[in-house]
Amino acid sequence: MDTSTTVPDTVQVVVRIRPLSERELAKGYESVIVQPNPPEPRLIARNQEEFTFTEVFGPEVDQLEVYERSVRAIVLKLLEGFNVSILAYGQTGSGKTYTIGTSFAGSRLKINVGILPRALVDIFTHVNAKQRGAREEAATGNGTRYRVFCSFMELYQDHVYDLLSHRNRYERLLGIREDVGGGVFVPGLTELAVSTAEEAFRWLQHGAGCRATAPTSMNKESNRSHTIFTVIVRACLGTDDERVTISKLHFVDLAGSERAKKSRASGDRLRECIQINKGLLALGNVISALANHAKSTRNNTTYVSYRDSKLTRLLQNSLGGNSITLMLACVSPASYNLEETLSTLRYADRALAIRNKPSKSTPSASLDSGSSSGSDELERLTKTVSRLRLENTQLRRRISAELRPAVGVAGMAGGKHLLAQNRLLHGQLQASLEESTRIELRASIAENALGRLEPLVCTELSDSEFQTPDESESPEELRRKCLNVLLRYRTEYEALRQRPTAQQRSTLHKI
Ligand SMILES: Nc1ncnc2c1ncn2[C@@H]1O[C@H](COP(=O)(O)OP(=O)(O)OP(=O)(O)O)[C@@H](O)[C@H]1O
Repeated sequence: MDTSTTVPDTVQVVVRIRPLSERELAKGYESVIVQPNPPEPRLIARNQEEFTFTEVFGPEVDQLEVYERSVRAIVLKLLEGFNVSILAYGQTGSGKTYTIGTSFAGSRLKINVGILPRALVDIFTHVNAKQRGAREEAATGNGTRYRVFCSFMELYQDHVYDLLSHRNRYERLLGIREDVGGGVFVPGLTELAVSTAEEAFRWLQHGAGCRATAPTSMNKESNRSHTIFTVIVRACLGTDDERVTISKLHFVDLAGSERAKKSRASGDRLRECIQINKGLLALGNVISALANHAKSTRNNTTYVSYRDSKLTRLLQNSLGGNSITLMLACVSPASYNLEETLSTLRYADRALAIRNKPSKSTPSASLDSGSSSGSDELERLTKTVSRLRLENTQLRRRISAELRPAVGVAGMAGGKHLLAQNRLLHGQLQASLEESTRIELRASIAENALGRLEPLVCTELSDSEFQTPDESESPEELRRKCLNVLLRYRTEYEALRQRPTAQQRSTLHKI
């Protein structure tokens, strides 16, 4: 692919087939992908499905060849003012990180280094050459000066982390915001000025070391997140850097798709696997929608759901935007991975149809800050900050005005209520104590009265007229006498009942 003069307006799709690993060879797995006529970019999977891409690299193709044939030319478009995105997609263990070059198992810019470190070397070689030329032209005021920055972020479990921040993991968490042009940006993301490829490479290594990786049954050093390493070039024109052009090169290492059942993931690995697949599914939907849109004869008929996941929001400009985009689809040739390989190839085949509108960044008035915004953006941000400050102050006031008294009243009301209940219960307890004591006293008085009455009754009966009943007495006369005796007993009983003993009186007084 020669893009040194042309600018591709569709997504470039390169398929890389990794070699069978030693373990796979030992187990006797065979390769199920055939390239009928290399270097023709055609391949046949499972002897039946045929695909044609921008390039197809077989297992024997090394890192340098991949870089030189497919990557270098579009990387250099960065220095012409284009935004460039390179995405590595594929099943877990298919070679994405190896190809991008963010796995540093003992190697530093050595023979097997991936495309990212090679791109850094190329960018600085060209920047330095242009700077030399600029110094010579400076006398005439026509020179362009370049400043290079890098940033590195990770999307893990749908959260964006700054991999170049010096803060702790929790404080590295960042949000995504929409910018004035409808694109997205990550406010607060660290952008470090770098002046050599080695310096940028050291930051790349540093950030890669902070990434979420874990061994899985498919890959002993599997990336559990999507990462985006960005090289930002600020080209300053004119004697006083009055005009600035900013262009960005994104290297996106997508986490590998995997089948939870096949990888036997559980716990954290399963949660990661679900999030990874969710993001990739949303990306697949965006790719399909964009591909359908490109094939459709009627314009603006397809809705592209970028907002379905943070991954698609972050890649919004790379897919269907103004960027030059290269998709590196990495596949395993082993027979036991055939389903996943076919799925990657179909995904990549759809991506081939996506049309972008690459355009050079327009120069804007210079700002001293290293950020990518112009004066409008600065004004907008200043206004946003003051609005947020005002909102913050108002919210604080409202909280102290509404919540604090409410908490106080609620606390006081609760206390009073408990106190009243306590008093009520105490009163009820006292009343029932008094009542039970009164009942006991009455019972004891009654018993006492009975004890005193008994001898009285006996005496009465012994010397009363009942002793010698008159035979001639009428029943009416007898009844009258009995009633008289009963009346005297009752009177006596009542008198005794109303007169507690001294001890009983003192008890009643105490309660
Ligand atoms: N083209 C290649 N040549 C030699 N070795 C390779 C190649 N591609 C991949 N490998 C090896 O295969 C293994 C898995 O590769 P890698 O870690 O890049 O996979 P990955 O797709 O990034 O996986 P994950 O999504 O799980 O992070 C590594 O040991 C890597 O060195």
